[in-house]
Amino acid sequence: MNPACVLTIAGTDPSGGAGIQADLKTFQELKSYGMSVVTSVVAQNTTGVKDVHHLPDSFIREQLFAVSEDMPVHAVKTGMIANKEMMQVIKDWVQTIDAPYIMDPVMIAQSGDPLVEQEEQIYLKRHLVPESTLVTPNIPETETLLNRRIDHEEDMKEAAVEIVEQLGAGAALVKGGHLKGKAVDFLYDGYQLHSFEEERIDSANTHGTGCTYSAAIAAYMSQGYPLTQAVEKGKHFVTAAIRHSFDLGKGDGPTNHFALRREVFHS
Ligand SMILES: Nc1ncnc2c1ncn2[C@@H]1O[C@H](COP(=O)(O)OP(=O)(O)OP(=O)(O)O)[C@@H](O)[C@H]1O
Ligand SMILES: Cc1ncc(COP(=O)(O)O)c(N)n1
Repeated sequence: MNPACVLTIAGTDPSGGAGIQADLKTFQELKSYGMSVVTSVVAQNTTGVKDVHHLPDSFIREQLFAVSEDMPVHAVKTGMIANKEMMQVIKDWVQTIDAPYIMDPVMIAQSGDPLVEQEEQIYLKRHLVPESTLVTPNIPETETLLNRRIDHEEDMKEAAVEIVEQLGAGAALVKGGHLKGKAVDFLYDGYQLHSFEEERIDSANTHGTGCTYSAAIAAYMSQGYPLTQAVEKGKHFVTAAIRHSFDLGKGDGPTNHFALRREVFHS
């Protein structure tokens, strides 16, 4: 039997913790067939971003059609999309695809380095967010999307509803990794608010958690899980990946994509 096929469109992380590398590891671990289209090649590691090389938008288009004219695409996720030209190409392509589209609106790396310039972030909000089945902003990204501060859980809930009702996303998952206390995320699916809560793990090794979470949701959706269940299972996956994260690198280390395997083996 053929596997479910899932595509990531994102930038690279040669140190393996975030971006396309994190996405592909997640897809593999969750037993979907992973495919990837590179938007930007990023010289980065756990300490930060050193340099970036953006691919021409015409070449991103070529990669996208090389995949979709030959392979099934059962779900797609996007990560770092650095400029308007790329956003336009991706928007046009997404409209040709009949599959869930999970958008991680990557703006700033955890190290604080910008991955998408401010003017381009507005374009993303106007043109790509309305194409998404699900958008997964963290707190600073939610603040940028809505142009106001998000300080506590009530703000997160309101924000999730607003991202759907005012910005036109199919659903919104506002992630609380950047707040204090429990690690709570809120999903608004257009009808209902759902919360996903886990204990906060005392770890600085959270490089790539957002990438890993959205990739896990995309993998589960490629396999036909409904949105809420895909988010629930994705949260379980990312929490285990943080709990068993690796002390690798001189900065904030990467998460552990084998973690669920390990929990299963050791429980
Ligand atoms: N220390 C932690 N313990 C448990 N869960 C966490 C912790 N930090 C983040 N999370 C969870 O990890 C997921 C990713 O959330 P976060 O808000 O950190 O996204 P992000 O900022 O996009 O990630 P990234 O670190 O890749 O930028 C969420 O489910 C969040 O609740
Ligand atoms: C190519 C790419 N995409 C996304 C992130 C965000 O991940 P993080 O916020 O954990 O650094 C990143 N660092 N690099």
